[in-house]
Amino acid sequence: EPNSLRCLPVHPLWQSPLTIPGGTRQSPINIQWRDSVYDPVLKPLKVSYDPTTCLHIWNNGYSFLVEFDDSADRSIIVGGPLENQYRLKQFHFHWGAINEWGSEHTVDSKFYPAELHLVHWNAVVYPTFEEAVMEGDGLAVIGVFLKLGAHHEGLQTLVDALPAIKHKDTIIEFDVFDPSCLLPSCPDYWTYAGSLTTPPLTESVTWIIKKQPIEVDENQLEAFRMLLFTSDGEEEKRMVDNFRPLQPLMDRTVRSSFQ
Ligand SMILES: NS(=O)(=O)c1ccc(CCNC(=O)Nc2ccc(Cl)cc2)cc1
Ligand SMILES: [Zn+2]
Repeated sequence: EPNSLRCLPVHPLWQSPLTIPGGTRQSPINIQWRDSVYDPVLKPLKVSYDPTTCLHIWNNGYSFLVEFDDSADRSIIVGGPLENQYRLKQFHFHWGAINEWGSEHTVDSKFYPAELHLVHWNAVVYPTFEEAVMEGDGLAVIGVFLKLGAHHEGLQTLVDALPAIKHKDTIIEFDVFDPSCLLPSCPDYWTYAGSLTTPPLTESVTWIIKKQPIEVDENQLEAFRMLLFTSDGEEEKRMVDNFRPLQPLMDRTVRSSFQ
């Protein structure tokens, strides 16, 4: 590793620098509600997902991901702060060991117990996801906060699949799932220019953070925490606290779609 990186503090989970040298738009951030600026130009976000584009669910050793067939414009988002339409590639979650923390973004310095990320890429401009990951307008990620409350029927379908992907690098087929069931009913969101929160940490993400959390129950959060970072046969390490520390806002404004 170049010695300039050697001296940076390293995050235990990702063995990656906590801060990117020269990074000016890193994620996650704290969203200070009163500092966000209402932008009347922002459009409603339009989400149209085809549930049959769902492929599989897998444990990548950091989180669990549900991946989609993104070979055509079948599951897309458009509008909001976006100039193009973006294709759904995957969604995953970040969560804590206990309900006091777990989300990546915070609102007025408050953590939620978990956060959903729906990851989309700009297939209008870039030929592949891998190339879009390297470009400032390459990705759009919808962030949804999870809070402790009522049982979430749609999430239960995912929870029921987790025991089959307990260990790192396990995968099962997942035929039909409509991720729009994981979106809150309220259309309000914040948006800002940021980055991936895991390696390669590239500054390629337009973040769209929903104001309203979805409610999940304790058993559903506990099901996330029974996943393992480790492969079958290794000493078991529970998959918890897979969220990146907050990053400096620097010269950025968080815009809101609501007053
Ligand atoms: N957390 S994000 O939406 O900025 C993000 C979106 C996409 C990527 C590229 C695909 N890789 C991936 O999704 N990896 C991953 C996910 C969750 C955890 Cl906990 C660890 C690793 C990386 C970060
Ligand atoms: Zn994420």
